[in-house]
Amino acid sequence: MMQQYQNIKAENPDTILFFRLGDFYEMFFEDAKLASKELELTLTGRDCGQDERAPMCGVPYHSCEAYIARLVAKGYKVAICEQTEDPAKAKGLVRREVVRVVTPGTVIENSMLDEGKNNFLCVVAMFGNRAGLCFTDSSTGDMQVTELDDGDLAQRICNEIGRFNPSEVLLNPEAGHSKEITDFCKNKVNGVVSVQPDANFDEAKCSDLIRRHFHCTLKTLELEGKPNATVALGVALGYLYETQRTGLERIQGISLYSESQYMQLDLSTRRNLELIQTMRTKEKRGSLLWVLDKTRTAMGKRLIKFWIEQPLVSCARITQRLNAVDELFSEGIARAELGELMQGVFDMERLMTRVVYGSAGGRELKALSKSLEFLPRIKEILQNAKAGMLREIHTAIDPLEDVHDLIERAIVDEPPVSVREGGIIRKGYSEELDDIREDMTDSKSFIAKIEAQERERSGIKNLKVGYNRVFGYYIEVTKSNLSQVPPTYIRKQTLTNCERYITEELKQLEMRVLGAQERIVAMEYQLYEQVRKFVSDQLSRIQNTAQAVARLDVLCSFAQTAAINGYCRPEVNMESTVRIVEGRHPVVETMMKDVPFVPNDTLLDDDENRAAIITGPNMAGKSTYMRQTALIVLMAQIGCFVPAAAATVGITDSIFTRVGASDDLASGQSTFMVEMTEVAFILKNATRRSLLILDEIGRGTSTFDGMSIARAVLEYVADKKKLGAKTLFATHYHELTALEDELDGVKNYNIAVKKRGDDITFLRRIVRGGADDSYGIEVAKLAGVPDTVMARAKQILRQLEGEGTAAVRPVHTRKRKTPPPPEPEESGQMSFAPSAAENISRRLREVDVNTLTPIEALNILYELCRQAKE
Ligand SMILES: Nc1ncnc2c1ncn2[C@@H]1O[C@H](COP(=O)(O)OP(=O)(O)OP(=O)(O)O)[C@@H](O)[C@H]1O
Repeated sequence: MMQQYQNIKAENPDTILFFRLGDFYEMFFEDAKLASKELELTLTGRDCGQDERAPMCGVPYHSCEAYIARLVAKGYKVAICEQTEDPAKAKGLVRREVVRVVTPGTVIENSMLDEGKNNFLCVVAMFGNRAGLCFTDSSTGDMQVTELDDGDLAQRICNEIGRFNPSEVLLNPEAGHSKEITDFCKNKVNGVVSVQPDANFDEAKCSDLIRRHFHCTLKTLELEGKPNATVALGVALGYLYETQRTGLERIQGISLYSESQYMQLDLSTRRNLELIQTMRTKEKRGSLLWVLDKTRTAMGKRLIKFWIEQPLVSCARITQRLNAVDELFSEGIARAELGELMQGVFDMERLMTRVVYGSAGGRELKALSKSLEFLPRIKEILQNAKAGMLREIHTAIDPLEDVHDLIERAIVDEPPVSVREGGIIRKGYSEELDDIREDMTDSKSFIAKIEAQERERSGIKNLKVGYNRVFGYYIEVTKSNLSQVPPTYIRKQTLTNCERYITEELKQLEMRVLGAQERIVAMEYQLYEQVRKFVSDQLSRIQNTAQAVARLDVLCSFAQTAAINGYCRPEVNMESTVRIVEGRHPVVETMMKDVPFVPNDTLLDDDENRAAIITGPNMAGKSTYMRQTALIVLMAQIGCFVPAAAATVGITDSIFTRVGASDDLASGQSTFMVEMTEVAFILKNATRRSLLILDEIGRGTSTFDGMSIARAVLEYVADKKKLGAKTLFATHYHELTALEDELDGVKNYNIAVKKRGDDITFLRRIVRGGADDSYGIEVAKLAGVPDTVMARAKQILRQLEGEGTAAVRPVHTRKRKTPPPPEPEESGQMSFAPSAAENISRRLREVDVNTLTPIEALNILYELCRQAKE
């Protein structure tokens, strides 16, 4: 047996092998040592034909799922090796085979999955300047494929990986050599990452597998001319065949997408806008999803997350969604009923996965059938819908009455967990089964009658018929009555107070009962399998219906949130104006309980109002205002109503944010470096149709460096001849407000405060014009900084203002140690040692400004600053 183990282990080297031995899965050698540590199991030993005993530990087979879940959550792969023949019938060693390898990206068990989240396996096939990506969720049968080419490929691959957030990533060797991709996976992906051999990425092999799996040509799948997407898809399929081994028919089709179908949102923007979870605590509460998610089904929960992360850029598709939301918004009664109906719908997608894989029991079938009960009424409510998307949903929902009927006819109301012990098939479903059952009942009642008959025959008043698993049915006579025992009784067992006997008649009846029992169990299993197979064959009908319910659920959720929170329908068009009247921040307003949220207007266009410079004290609400604008645009483009009195949103192709100091020490970058890398990325990728949220650019370095960068960036983004993107730019560098007079399309705004003595009141109103002051000291006082420190701060401030350096308020004085500070021109920044000055000047002379890209400029600037500081 140990040899058999070694052979199987050799075929599955990078897994922990769960080796079935009777009622246990055992692990040996290194696997045992590792698992005993990870799962806190006792490590024992077993003879293995060598001097030393093999380290061993095990888990009971009936509770293995929890152990596997823990290992998989830690990133291990678990190979499940079963006994694949009946040990009673095996000649010699029982045959064993690996029936499945469970890996983080291929899990289908409910206990290992979060119902509101997809669980993706990602394959990256990168060749030169092109790449194919495939994201597969085996638990729902969802397979999404794309092909990327040219321009910042590694960055875009990372962006897609960030968007899908897979649990497992398979890279081809070339992608594995890209530091950007591997660093990204290491730092930003929660799952496991592995580099697969080049041989797996063979185009011919992959195409062949795809054709065989989907029974169609690449052309039908629209994969022709997309060799990289084909390879990524083929590798994903190959990996699933290797790990799942059965049930692959669950994957019925692919959806081919292109990045350009969606608004571009890079990973840091998703995080900054807190779309799915908050930045600090990583919780759903406090995110946009938390506000918008009123879905009732697990399918809806997964889809709403997906929609929020992928705003659309097609005006027609957005309008379709908005029309549907609008109709559900106005039809409050229908919406409420739909909500209640959908509440009863279980996770049909994942139930179907278990049905197809053959791991669904009677309970899963019943859950499916319960869900189907609500479909006819849902369809009926949608019958007179006017919105195109609701009509499509109406058509797509199949009431599946035949499936529901069959399950209800066949399966009892409360089926047992196991499908192999009987008690699952309802009376009346199969005549043959009912006959055997009747026969068994008859035999049992005969046995019951034997007690009275034998008492009478023998004259033993307290004679009893009993049953145990070892002897079957027996007649029990107490010691005092032994003399009356008839000679035909055969003694079987002697106990302290009694003797147990059998009779010929009893044994015959027993055989009938037990034989019938065995036949019933076998037949029930067979009937159950037929039902399961029938349901499994209806996969595409059920899957389409499940997806339609998911869409309806999300649309109802949007309508419900809009009704509860007082949102309005945005007008979405192809023009380039974003005009928001009395906009609110969807999350901040929901979180605020005691004070009302103060609404504010926004106007951005590609003409007079391209860039808004927003000044105002700390805590005034600058960040809130900028994020609310971004969120309203995003909400409009996912087809949702928005928190405003009115809103017009010209389609925005991307939102970029640069906010706060997000230290990325894990990836070895300083705060300022992260800030500049993000700025560089934005300047390179933004277009005229982008929306930029730039919060305190340049604050991560010294005042003059920071201010210069801030100004240069603002000039670049606002200038129509350069980028000319819609920009909200918050800053404490009040000098920048001068740009309003110098640059076309730049407008100053500030968030008003009222000052009385040393105290300030935040009015939260955005008004035209630059702020007159930063009120940093007043805000510090509000925050509870001790009076002595505050008094000293004011003294220093007066000194600074007296010396004419007030122009650079608020100063980021990290480099200045003693007040009063010297004049900036005389500061350390300018007094370089001659050699450093020479170096910098030489470097500058080498630069050809006309051919510089913004990122190169920033890199040079960064290098020069560093040299100067040194
Ligand atoms: N329009 C509003 N109505 C009511 N409360 C608001 C509004 N805007 C912001 N707030 C409140 O003010 C707090 C501070 O806002 P925010 O973080 O946007 O200020 P800020 O100006 O960006 O500050 P800093 O410059 O220090 O980053 C928010 O947490 C919120 O509670």
